[in-house]
Amino acid sequence: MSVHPTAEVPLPPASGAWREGDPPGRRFWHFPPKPLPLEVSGELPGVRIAYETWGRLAADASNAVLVLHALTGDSHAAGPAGPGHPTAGWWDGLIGPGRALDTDRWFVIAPNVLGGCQGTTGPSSLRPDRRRWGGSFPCLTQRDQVLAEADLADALGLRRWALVVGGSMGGMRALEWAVSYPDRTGALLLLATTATASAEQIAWAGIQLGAIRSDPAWRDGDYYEAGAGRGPHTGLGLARRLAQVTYRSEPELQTRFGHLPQRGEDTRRGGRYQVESYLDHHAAKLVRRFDAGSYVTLTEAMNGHDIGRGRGGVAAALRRVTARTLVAGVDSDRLYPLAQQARLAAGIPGADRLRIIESRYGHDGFLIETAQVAALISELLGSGG
Ligand SMILES: CC(=O)SCCNC(=O)CCNC(=O)[C@H](O)C(C)(C)COP(=O)(O)OP(=O)(O)OC[C@H]1O[C@@H](n2cnc3c(N)ncnc32)[C@H](O)[C@@H]1OP(=O)(O)O
Ligand SMILES: N[C@@H](CCO)C(=O)O
Repeated sequence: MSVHPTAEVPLPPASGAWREGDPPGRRFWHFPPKPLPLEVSGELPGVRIAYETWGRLAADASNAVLVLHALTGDSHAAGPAGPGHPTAGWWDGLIGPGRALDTDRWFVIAPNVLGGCQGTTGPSSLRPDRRRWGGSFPCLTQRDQVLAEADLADALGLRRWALVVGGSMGGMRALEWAVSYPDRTGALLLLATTATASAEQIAWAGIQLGAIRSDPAWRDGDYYEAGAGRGPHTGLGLARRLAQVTYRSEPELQTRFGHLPQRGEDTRRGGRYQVESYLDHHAAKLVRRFDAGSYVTLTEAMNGHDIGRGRGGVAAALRRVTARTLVAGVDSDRLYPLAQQARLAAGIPGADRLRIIESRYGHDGFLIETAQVAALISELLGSGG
């Protein structure tokens, strides 16, 4: 089953900006009846943004922190599993009373990205004619996604963030915030991210896009009408397998799995090695919870990421940042190597020296090494937040 939760979860009790069709466990903001202008693809009507919040907003709205998720993350950054959330929050260790983002002090908000599939408008959402967008969903850029987040912030009365933080794709948007809206970004934490998508990142992503598009069930993105269980699951699963290798480090895979066969399987008779079984598991999990159309839309947006586009180049764009900034990379990250974060730290005025997250887990280290990320958050917020 290709999951596009906006259509398939039970309806919640009405609250806030909820409308018919909104999934449970989140809050929603619907754009007023004005289109969202897009950087290269015209405009998008009828946008809905799903978001979650923790903590209380101060009377002067000075304690707001924006947390931006990575490719397959969502608005459920913290909190337990529950309706609409099969798992606990992806940064649960960082957000809550007494944690680095102490919700007794900070008001934390995490929106689901524009183009995603966990409540915010994306390819699996309905167009004004009540058909799913599918392959007609417009090409998005990080700037479109940040513009939608800025509209959400405006609607909630959040003029200035005490901190904007994100890793990987979330870091791309955090950087866009600091460059597009320097006056609204008080502090900035960039994790395992880059100023522009590199040739190798585009190459790995391009192979993933090819895997999805070569699945006959892709149907140029118009597979939703085929019914539940009829999406390009093979292609999406292949894409996740490949991506998962790039998200981890070679030493970790070797130490964990080595040359061992999966328990109970014989590799000389069609059985799998442990690492193959591990990748199969991650593929199956993603196919259950993520929409292929969103995967394509978000991956293309990441491939197009270039903070310097139309701004006189990367160096000129980075000079616009006025936020107190920390940039950190993961020492074993082969997908977003440290040189990319070193470039950011060198180019952003006032950014402190590049920080290194020590981890055996590769790119996923920014999700796993929460104690080290907590120290960076505390350092930033303690220095003027
Ligand atoms: C629906 C949701 O809301 S999910 C949360 C939103 N998604 C995100 O935030 C995306 C970001 N998260 C991620 O990418 C990942 O979940 C991470 C990085 C946090 C996971 O990191 P880790 O904790 O290191 O997990 P790891 O990669 O080791 O995988 C563990 C899984 O592999 C399974 N596994 C390990 N070895 C094998 C094997 N040989 N064969 C099959 N499965 C295996 C484990 O049983 C475990 O399964 P489970 O996740 O279903 O419990
Ligand atoms: N594991 C992360 C990595 C992307 O940066 C995700 O799935 O979102």
